Amino acid sequence: MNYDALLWLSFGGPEGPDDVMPFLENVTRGRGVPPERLAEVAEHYHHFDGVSPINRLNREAIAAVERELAEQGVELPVYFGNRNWHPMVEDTVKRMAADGVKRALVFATSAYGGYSACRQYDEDILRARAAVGEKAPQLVKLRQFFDHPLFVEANADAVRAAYEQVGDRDTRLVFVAHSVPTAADAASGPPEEGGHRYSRQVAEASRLVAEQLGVETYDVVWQSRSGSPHVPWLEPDIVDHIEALHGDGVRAVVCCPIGFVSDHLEVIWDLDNEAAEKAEELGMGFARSATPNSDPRFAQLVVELVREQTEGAAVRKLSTLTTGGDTANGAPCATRCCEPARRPATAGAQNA
Ligand SMILES: CC1=C(CCC(=O)O)c2cc3nc(cc4[nH]c(cc5[nH]c(cc1n2)c(C)c5CCC(=O)O)c(CCC(=O)O)c4C)C(CCC(=O)O)=C3C
Ligand SMILES: [Fe+2]
Repeated sequence: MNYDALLWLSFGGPEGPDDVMPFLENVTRGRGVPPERLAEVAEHYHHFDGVSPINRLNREAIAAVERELAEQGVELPVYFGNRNWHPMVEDTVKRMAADGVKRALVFATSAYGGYSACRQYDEDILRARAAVGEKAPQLVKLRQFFDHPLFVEANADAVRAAYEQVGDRDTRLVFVAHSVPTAADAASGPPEEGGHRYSRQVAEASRLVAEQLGVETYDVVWQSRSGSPHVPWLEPDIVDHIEALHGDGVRAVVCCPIGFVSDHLEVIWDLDNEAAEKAEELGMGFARSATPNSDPRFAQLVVELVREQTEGAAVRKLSTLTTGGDTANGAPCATRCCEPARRPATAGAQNA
């Protein structure tokens, strides 16, 4: 085997009240997020005593992957590092170097392309290797998996369970992913592909899940809009959409957070709280499907992606859309792929 470790690379989240502001400052540094928005998001975290479940969920996922690796006889120690909170990826890669790791695979906890979902993880890899210097291990990132059969099946089964919760009503299936600025979506993927790789992949994953369920009518909407109000982001927002569905006579919503792999704060606050509350206020049924992290197929998926690299296992994907994100040492996967937005270029936003 030509790899000697697996690095689990994620977003990170606070683990106590004193972590909240420094974490949010890490996330938003230089990104034009207004202080009002920051204060509002800090409140969301304080509802949970300043603890995001994301680090715990990542640790659980890593334990499941370690078991799966052992079961399949793959010897690969797993390390955990984050972009925005401890364990910070710089520290983790330092530790990997000290342990003598030379060449590691990297699993980033997002299924999609796009700047925030993919290329920013390459920037994390670059930063971490630069912080370690000469001894830094080679870091090879695993591909995007939005259309992997195990990802689609785990979501489809979770949606089935959510349907059972709302019962036999006139129900609409609504897929949700994290909103991004429309300019960031337009710039996602290599330019020759025509952009919008992020929203196209989200739409395709949603289509695949709906197809597996035999559901013909469904919607794809967005959540957790941030940034300056002057900058356009992908719409509609899930909460507004629930209101619109109510106006159309829909009586219940099954919401599938297709854009995320675990029940972290943006899921448990923006969906389980805000969206659920809106539905309740309107007298609508509401259920949210579980994210793949809680499904044994997620660990199997990660190990399958590892084996694609270590032993040329078959690349399983259900769509014909391009799958990028497989990169070495933080280089982008194609020229100009998912370039970060040039900040003040967008409509009238001085600060964005
Ligand atoms: C596409 C995408 C994903 C999915 C891909 C992936 O999973 O990587 C994602 C995941 C997440 N986003 C998260 C949290 C936050 N995102 C923020 C801000 C932003 N997200 C953006 C995009 C995305 N974000 C963008 C374009 C911004 C604006 C600032 C910027 O241009 O970068 C902010 C700042 C405050 C605010 O919301 O205004 C917070 C706190 C958490 C952790 C939750 C927890 O703690 O449990 C997770 C997993
Ligand atoms: Fe985010």
